[in-house]
Amino acid sequence: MSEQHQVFSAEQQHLTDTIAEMKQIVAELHSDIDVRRQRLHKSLQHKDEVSAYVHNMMRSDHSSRIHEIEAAIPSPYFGRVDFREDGTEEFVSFYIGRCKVARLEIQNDSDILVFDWRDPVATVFYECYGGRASYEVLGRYQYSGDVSMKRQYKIEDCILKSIVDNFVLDQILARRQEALLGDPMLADRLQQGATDKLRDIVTSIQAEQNKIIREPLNQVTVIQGVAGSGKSTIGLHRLSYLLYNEKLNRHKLIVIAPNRIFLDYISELLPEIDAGDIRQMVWDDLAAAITRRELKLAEAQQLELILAGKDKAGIGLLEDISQLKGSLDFLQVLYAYLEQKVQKFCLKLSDISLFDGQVAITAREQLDKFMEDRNMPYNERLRTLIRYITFRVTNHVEVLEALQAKGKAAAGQAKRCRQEADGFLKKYFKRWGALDLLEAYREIFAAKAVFKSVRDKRYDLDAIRRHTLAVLDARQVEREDLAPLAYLSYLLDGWAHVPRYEHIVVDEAQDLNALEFAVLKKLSDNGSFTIMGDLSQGIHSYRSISSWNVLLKEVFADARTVYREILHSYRSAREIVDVFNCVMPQGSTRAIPVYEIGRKPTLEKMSSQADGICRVISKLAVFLAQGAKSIGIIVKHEEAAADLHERLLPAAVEAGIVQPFHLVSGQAASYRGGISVLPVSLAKGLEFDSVILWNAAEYTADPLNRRLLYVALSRAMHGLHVLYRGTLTLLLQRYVNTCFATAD
Ligand SMILES: Nc1ncnc2c1ncn2[C@@H]1O[C@H](COP(=O)(O)OP(=O)(O)OP(=O)(O)O)[C@@H](O)[C@H]1O
Repeated sequence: MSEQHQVFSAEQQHLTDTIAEMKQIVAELHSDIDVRRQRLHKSLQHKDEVSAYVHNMMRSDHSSRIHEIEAAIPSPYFGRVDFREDGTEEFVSFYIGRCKVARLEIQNDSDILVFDWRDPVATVFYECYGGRASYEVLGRYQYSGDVSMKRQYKIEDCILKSIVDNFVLDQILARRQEALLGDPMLADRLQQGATDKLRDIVTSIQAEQNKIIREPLNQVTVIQGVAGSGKSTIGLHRLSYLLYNEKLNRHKLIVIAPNRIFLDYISELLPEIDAGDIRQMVWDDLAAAITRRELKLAEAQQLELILAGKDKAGIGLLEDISQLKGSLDFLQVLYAYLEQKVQKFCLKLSDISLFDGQVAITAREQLDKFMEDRNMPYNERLRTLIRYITFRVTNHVEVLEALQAKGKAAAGQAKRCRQEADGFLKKYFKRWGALDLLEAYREIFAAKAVFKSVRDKRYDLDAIRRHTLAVLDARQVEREDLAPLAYLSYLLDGWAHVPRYEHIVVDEAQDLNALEFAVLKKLSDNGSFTIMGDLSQGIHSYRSISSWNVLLKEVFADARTVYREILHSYRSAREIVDVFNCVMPQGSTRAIPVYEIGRKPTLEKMSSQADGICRVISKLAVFLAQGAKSIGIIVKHEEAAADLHERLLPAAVEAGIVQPFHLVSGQAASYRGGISVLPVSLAKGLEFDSVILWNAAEYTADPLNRRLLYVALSRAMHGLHVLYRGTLTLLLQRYVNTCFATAD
């Protein structure tokens, strides 16, 4: 990245010319706005609404273009790629930036000074292998050709700071890993460290990520990516890409995330990439909005109970509850309940014969009417039948009243019929009450028979029913009840009040279960999803999906599905990737690092808690001196995190550490960066310049503890310090000499 770059001055000149032209375009847009304003005025005077609409639209379109171009002037582009389409002679330079900059009249490509990173041609910049590249327009037209050069720029405040060339024709690299390590702009960006919010990556999107961002809209795209592979980042960039290219309505897009801290963490990225005001929700809130109930959630104890490992029977039951209520099998239970209700309802039907047999509606006819549209929600079917019977009865009376008014019916006849009708209507529907969601849900667990379809599975159904009834009787529900309740509300009342979406992004998808996805599927207009996750980080695996096949082959079996894997870890330096690869759950594919820092993680034994606190404080000082802006002190259990936080505060003051210490708890709604003490379960999705792992002795070698340790270690970008008391976890013992340096 040398300022002496041989073409530096030519590029500086190009930048100056581009900026001058951008200013010129802005001036032209302003004067066109004036012209449009006058024409709009005239059109309104002549009541020419079509012209008025066009001028008004052009005016507002110009205003937003002015806004975009002015924002881009300090750094109009970050890349250039020289491309020669097959069959043509000349290489053409395409400049790529955060927004498109084009002259007012576009005759050909040269009138586009800068292409938007989401434009089709930008793919040539992001994906060129061995001097060849191709891109697709409108999913139909393919263009292929040679790439002679890819150039990256750092431009700040209109000044060209540096240039990096990647002469792809000369650098046909055999291994992708080397290619990544060979991207100095990426390494530079990754070495900048963590911030308190997720950032955009438009200047350094990698080929494998670009492919995912540009996947077609109408499909379910499932992405399995190792820790730090950019899943969250890509999912959000994909939204921006879809908005730009598919012209979606931004109110019809939604991001589902695991918790509010994570939503806060990603909140600034969306506006940065022109995808602001997109709805973001955690699953619990979404379920509450669907059911239109303020559901009181019982405190989730499963994870802590399982980790404590003492009450084996209790753990088994909680696991069974989660598995059953999260499975598609449970839908059969809901349908069986509904079937039972329908049957019971049919018994209430009787032949109706009124007004001396002039109105007769047999039980059969009522039943047929009720069963006419089986997809209609139960309560709606009920209301439809009530409306039908009421209409038949009252219509007869009204006709009679009209006849009587004309003297064509005997006096008093209409009155007698009206009385008969009123009496009947009051009585007949007495026991036809609509089903209430929570009462119905309780009834399901009170009725053994509806569990018939799952009886031969291994569940202890009586215990599950008893447990659920106790929770419901305490006027609470558990997280596992949210999806069944949401689905049941669909079956009972329908979701006329629930918005449908054109694209749904689900992050940390490994934490959701099949039934939760079945609910999400019903929210989709077009089966368009981006689902990102990492099964190795499935710390709630007792309740969530255990394989992506559950989604691909079961929940979305009838949709077009695409599965992609990312193995490169962009977050953590090689030295840290080496450590978390050691504890990765068995059978998972190892992460591939893309940069290194030349400093191994450190490991220390603490003799007591007080000693551990001293060691945390001194390591904090080291990390802060190294320039770490965000440091995570990760503790296995939530309660222990709160306790450690309390003890660290006075020690930090004594040591003269002035940075505030934040405790990140389950109730927290925002993430503030700096120094944070937090449990592993809440660290998921976040990242820190440096991580101090508190007591690595606590992680046993079972699958759940492996996942927890994997999550904790993989939060670190550049610095990692592992403390343990007693015996170091078996998961790390073999790697002490190879992966760790002795503590400073
Ligand atoms: N192409 C890239 N250029 C620069 N930075 C990148 C790139 N891809 C990912 N990153 C960075 O890597 C880090 C990890 O990204 P992100 O949090 O999106 O990964 P993730 O796969 O969702 O992680 P996890 O599953 O571990 O929570 C972020 O700091 C992100 O900015």
